[in-house]
Amino acid sequence: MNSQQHIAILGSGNIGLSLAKGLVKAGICKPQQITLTRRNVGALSAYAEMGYHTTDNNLKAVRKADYVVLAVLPQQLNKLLDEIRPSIRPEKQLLISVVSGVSCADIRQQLDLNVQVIRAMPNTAIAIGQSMTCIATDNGTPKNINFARSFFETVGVTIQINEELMTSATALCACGIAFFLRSIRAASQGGTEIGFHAHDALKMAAQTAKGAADLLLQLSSHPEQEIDKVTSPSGCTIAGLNEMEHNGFSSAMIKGIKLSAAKAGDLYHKEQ
Ligand SMILES: NC(=O)C1=CN([C@@H]2O[C@H](COP(=O)(O)OP(=O)(O)OC[C@H]3O[C@@H](n4cnc5c(N)ncnc54)[C@H](O)[C@@H]3O)[C@@H](O)[C@H]2O)C=CC1
Ligand SMILES: O=C(O)[C@@H]1CCC=N1
Repeated sequence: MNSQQHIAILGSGNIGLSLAKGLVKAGICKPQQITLTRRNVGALSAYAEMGYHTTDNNLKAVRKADYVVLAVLPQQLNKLLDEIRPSIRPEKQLLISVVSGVSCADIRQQLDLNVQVIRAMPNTAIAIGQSMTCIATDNGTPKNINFARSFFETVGVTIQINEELMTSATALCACGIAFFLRSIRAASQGGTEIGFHAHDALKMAAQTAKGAADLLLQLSSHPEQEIDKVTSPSGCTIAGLNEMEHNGFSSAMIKGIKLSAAKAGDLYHKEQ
């Protein structure tokens, strides 16, 4: 984004605000280039003090935006699209939707406009520039796709996928941040049971999880390759690891991700 461009984030809740914070933290734009909208605009007062434009008027926010981010819940999207339709300028604006389970075609159909839509599926680590963001589109020009990729690359890692995999991306990457957070919490609860104060146990578990992830990302290694370096013969690691597997450790993660993907695909269409 250049300094003259403006972005409107419609539905500034969990992910909308995480995106806004990540963009400013990465220096992609200033708060003054971002308009945050929310029905309860009072909830955005702290952001107004930081220089963000805040409003409950989506129509006005879209009118001055070069990029429009749709960040409401699936069941809230159609009402929002009906509201902003008069302000959309297909020849000048790019719509970026982070709404789960809604296709580019669904959005154009609801708007009844041939506007360019790029779907992005980030996670809340976007606030600290560590998101795993999946990008997809059915009509984006190479210029807009490159913009979206570079845009989200500033706040984490991006991968472009086929649009039919976006509900899977929701489960693995967006919901996935919660799955890994819960696993870290569970490890810290184990740590407390074996003698550490909760605060220390959480810090130890979180750093251990970060180390495991970085081994894979920095060494392009495979988990089992790294696990084999830890599991000493007749050692305590394999004893614990096998006990976890006897209790469905891997199976629970697999089943949970599959259920999230199925649910992500239903959220919008079930509401229509
Ligand atoms: N939370 C996450 O980690 C991720 C969420 N998503 C998707 O992003 C969307 C938003 O999710 P969250 O941020 O978690 O939900 P949220 O409920 O925290 O945020 C949505 C916000 O939109 C506001 N809103 C609803 N209708 C509005 C309207 N007409 N005008 C202005 N504001 C309006 C709500 O008041 C709320 O503050 C969902 O579609 C979700 O599937 C995608 C990736 C990650
Ligand atoms: O839980 C949800 O439905 C949204 C989509 C991914 C993260 N939050």
